[in-house]
Amino acid sequence: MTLDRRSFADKPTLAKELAESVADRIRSAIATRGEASIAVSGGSTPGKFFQALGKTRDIDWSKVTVTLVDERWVPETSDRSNALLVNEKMLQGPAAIARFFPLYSGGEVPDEAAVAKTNALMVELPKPFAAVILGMGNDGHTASFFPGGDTLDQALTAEGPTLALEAPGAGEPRITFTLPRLLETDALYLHIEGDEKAAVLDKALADGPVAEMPVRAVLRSGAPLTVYWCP
Ligand SMILES: O=C(O)[C@H](O)[C@@H](O)[C@H](O)[C@H](O)COP(=O)(O)O
Repeated sequence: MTLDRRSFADKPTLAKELAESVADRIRSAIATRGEASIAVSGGSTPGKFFQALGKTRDIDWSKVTVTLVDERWVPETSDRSNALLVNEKMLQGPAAIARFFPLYSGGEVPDEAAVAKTNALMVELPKPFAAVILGMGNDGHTASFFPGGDTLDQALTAEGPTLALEAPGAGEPRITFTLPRLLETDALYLHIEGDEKAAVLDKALADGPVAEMPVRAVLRSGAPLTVYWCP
């Protein structure tokens, strides 16, 4: 595994540095492939990073597609919606003209038809991703790869691009990109903050089953991973 663990003094500094690194990846993808796509995580950690990235002026945002690593199966009017978070924090100002591909495709549950609808949209994504930014929960989940997830094995191995998953710790049903699809990226980041998550990462780096801490599947994938951490 190639793990580059970077520590920053505080949250604003981390947000700025991560935004600069992702912006570089977006610009390189546009320079070499004419367009760029990124997949970002939701949750409580990435707000400041989203704001810093969205304010970046020297990106041709008209050539950028933003999507989510995973989503709770809720409409964008819900305060649990990761799409709402991205729209409110990132897709403002210069970034407002970027395309956004939502994972939620309507209805109460992510049944086969709903996931097929999402997948039909996701095949339109510029490939590979320029950057994928993962988060991590204290239970060792990343994306919606939750311990006890009903489709966890497929989520970690299937082509996808996305699938539905339910798990005791996940709240509402989820939809997530599969790990193989997320690894089709120029750059992979893990953004975590606080001592508790640093300890969770240490634990995940030690021996133990993937099913117990699914983030291990990422750590053991062999893909170069850059960790952005601050207290
Ligand atoms: O929708 C989500 O919840 C996520 O995309 C998820 O995988 C998240 O990254 C972790 O749960 C960390 O969440 P926090 O940042 O809230 O700790």
